[in-house]
Amino acid sequence: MTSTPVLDAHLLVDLGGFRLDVPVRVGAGEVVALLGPNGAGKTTALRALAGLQPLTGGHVTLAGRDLDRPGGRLWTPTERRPIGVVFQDYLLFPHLSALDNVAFGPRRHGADRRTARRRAADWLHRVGLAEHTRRKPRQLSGGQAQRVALARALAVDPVLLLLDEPLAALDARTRLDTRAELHRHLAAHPGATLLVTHDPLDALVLADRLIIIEQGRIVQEGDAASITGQPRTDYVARLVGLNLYRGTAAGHTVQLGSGFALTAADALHGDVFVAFPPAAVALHPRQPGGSPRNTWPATITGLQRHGDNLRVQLTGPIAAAADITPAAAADLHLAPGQQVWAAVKAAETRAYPADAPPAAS
Ligand SMILES: Nc1ncnc2c1ncn2[C@@H]1O[C@H](COP(=O)(O)OP(=O)(O)OP(=O)(O)O)[C@@H](O)[C@H]1O
Repeated sequence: MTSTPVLDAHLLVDLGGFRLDVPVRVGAGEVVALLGPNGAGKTTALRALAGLQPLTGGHVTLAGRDLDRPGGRLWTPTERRPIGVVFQDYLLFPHLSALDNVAFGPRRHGADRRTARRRAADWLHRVGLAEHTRRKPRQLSGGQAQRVALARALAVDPVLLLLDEPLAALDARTRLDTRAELHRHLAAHPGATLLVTHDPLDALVLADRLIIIEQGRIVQEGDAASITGQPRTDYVARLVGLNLYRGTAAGHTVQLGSGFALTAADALHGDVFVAFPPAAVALHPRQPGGSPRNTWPATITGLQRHGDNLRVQLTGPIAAAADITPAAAADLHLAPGQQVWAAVKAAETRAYPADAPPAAS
């Protein structure tokens, strides 16, 4: 991120049973994804930034100007914030043409009718909808409606662009094309962008940096490589498809809470995480001998297709997922309830300290 963030906010929102406490800074031209499971507080964060949910504490400062600071009794209504929002279901006006839907953005920000329509036509051209300016939302495909919503948000030259699950309403095929196209528009946007999503692929493709929240708090923050390389919670580990354990290391041996120990490639001391991918887990009918590695008896609890392979869920001294080929599954006659031996080479594990602060941006 650049040294002076365009968006500098500390979002404190108390909703009774739920409390959001999320500091967020986004630089000019930077795209940050706010990622988290259902109920983590993503929508609440986005609504607070958009001015649809007043803060109970903290502040929202955009380009050096305070928009919300409850301590200073300051609050700026939505229409006076230099912010463009693309809502999950786009919220296009059904009775207005694409052109008038987009012109609504600049109009609301004070542009006269002619200027607003000129800007709208320009933006519809930029998002590839010059031919569809007169169409009503119901005459547009999902992908086209998404582009109209994006054009409406960008047509106000927002200092901050907010996107709420921008691809969630699209089918898989349209999603792929629209994601690539959205990436181009976000890369060209000079302001700050905050994208709210629970889809890790959207976050990884579209964002420069990820902020992961769970239960209203940041659990991990950084670029894709630092997060996928060193997940710090079960949610993040599942997101990036890794088996993750926490334990106490003494050299290469990591003692897990369950009384089971793993041998890791990295020698560390103290509180650590150990992670390995499901593809590193081999399954055997009997305890394998030979090369030094981690082995444990496990029971199969589930089998699912996973790309070209099968993902096998295992319980035992540790819970784990293993990816194996259909041929290996057939050889082993795998079925739920079956006892097997699981094995992971120490060289395929990664250990890293658990007490390090979340990666700095
Ligand atoms: N008006 C409200 N009053 C009280 N609690 C609320 C209110 N709105 C939301 N919540 C609670 O706040 C928490 C966060 O909700 P939020 O919608 O921000 O999560 P989210 O991360 O966007 O989830 P999802 O991915 O399901 O949309 C939830 O537990 C929700 O039930």
